[in-house]
Amino acid sequence: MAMQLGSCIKTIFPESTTRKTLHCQSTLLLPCRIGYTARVSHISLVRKVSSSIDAIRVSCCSNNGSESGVVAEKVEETEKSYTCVMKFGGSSVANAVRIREVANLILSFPQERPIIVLSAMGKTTNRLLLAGEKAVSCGVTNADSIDELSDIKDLHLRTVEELGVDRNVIAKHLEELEQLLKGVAMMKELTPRTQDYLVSFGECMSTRIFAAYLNTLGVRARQYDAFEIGFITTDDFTNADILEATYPAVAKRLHGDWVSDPAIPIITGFLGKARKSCAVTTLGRGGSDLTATTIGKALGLPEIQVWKDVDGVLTCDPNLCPQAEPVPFLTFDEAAELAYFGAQVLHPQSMRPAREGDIPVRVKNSYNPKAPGTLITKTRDMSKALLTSIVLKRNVTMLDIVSTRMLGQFGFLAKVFSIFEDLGISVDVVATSEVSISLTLDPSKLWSRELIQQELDYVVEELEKISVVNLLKNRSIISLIGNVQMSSLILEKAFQVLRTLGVTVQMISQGASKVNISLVVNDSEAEQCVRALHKTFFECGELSELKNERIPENGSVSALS
Ligand SMILES: Nc1ncnc2c1ncn2[C@@H]1O[C@H](COP(=O)(O)OP(=O)(O)O)[C@@H](O)[C@H]1O
Ligand SMILES: N[C@@H](CC(=O)OP(=O)(O)O)C(=O)O
Repeated sequence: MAMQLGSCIKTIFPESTTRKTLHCQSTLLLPCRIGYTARVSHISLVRKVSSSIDAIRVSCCSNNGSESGVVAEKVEETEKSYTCVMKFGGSSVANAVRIREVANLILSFPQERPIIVLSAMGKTTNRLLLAGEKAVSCGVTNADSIDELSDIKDLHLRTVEELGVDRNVIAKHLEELEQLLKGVAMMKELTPRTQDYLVSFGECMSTRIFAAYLNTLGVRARQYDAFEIGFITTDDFTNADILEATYPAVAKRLHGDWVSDPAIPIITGFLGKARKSCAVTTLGRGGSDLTATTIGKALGLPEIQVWKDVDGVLTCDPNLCPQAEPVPFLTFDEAAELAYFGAQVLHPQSMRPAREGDIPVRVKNSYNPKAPGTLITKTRDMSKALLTSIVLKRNVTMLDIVSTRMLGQFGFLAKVFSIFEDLGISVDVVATSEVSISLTLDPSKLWSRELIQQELDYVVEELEKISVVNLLKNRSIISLIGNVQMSSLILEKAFQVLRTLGVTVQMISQGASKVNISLVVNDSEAEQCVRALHKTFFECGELSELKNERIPENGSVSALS
């Protein structure tokens, strides 16, 4: 098989030296002899010498039948492409000083060939959202003097100046942004579609500035808008889902560019392109984490890093419990549960691609890179684990639904849930008895918008056709994430604490996922409960699982998997 080995290997598997057997994505074609098309069905590593691949066996299905053979004799270090994806959140790139530090941080890992995903600078997304809201009612003539627009302009222009970058990299975007706000003011309307387009300016500008800055340092970097390189999503504006077609499309584009002209990709987080309308979409607040894990899975990278402003995933929200400590290890299930139940630190959907691709996720602090952070993997040693983290979700609505039918009637649960399905309302926590159901409703339909009173009234009206309904607002869900094999001990300690505080738990649910126990209490009592629980489980010493555990340094992740 006379194939151009160097380029075919780097096209298919840029960095797979840590895995013994490599299964190829069937959509990729090998460049090979003219007149001979071969689709790779299987690749396996024959020998590995230090970090470079020494020989590779490729099986091909071709127009002449199947063939197999050793096709690479040494793939040099320079021929391999990306080694990891690094995502930096808004706090990590909040201003010129931070951008310089992040650039230095990236360059301090010369052995890495990273793909960089960036969020908008600092609080830019919030400001864009506020500017959009104000534009709806401020009148066309006032649109260019909305405070948030001025703040965004000041921040971005000051940043390019301080970094010595040509202001033209963002000048067009700033002009367009102003025009867009005038348009909103004229229409007196901000649709979810327009809102997504509006907030996309944040990531579009931060990535352009960052790539240009790296270029001024003599580092080859290339900016990408995610919606131009294959991030294909549903048309659910403000909270779109990534579609499967994204993975091969993104892999093809990024591999192809690396092969033809290697440069560090600087990619907008949070954004995608709607499959039907082709408009720009966003992935829900904090969605850059999801962008990073999607890229990790698409390229089969050995590691995904998400860089934040905290020393990893902590035992609790540090704004609630300043004593919160980093959690060294988490499973994908624990991290997903924690994110879904309200820990702002990770996007609720971001663990899915990492879990599917079985790619470790490392949460690190860009303000304190030496801190080991949190390593999230498929499994971990749970023998010493008790509680991992406590999460609080406020402002939850709870429903107590009691069947008016006789005990033993079937179909009641199905009826209740079909009402929620029809209304497109998601349910968070459920507890049932033979004749009643208690459940909580997601207050924000997964971050996108508030459940409005009209919708709640309609739910109650529908449920009252088959049951007696009690709607209870201003509740909080306290989620105890950890080893539910130890649930008796967790519950014993938790209820001791709550009893001491005189707090009545209104609902309790132990998820089938086996990593989460949820307790519902009044909003007004919730913070006090969380602090007291944190003290008992994490600050007293004897119950903490964190002692004596150490996290391995970057690069030794493969040893864990
Ligand atoms: N359990 C938790 N662990 C760590 N941080 C948490 C937790 N719960 C809430 N947070 C908050 O999440 C913030 C980090 O998330 P986020 O703001 O989305 O980061 P970034 O913008 O850098 O991606 C922290 O500054 C912290 O205040
Ligand atoms: N900029 C978007 C996306 C994002 O992920 O941001 P951050 O990484 O700063 O949480 C937001 O604020 O939601």
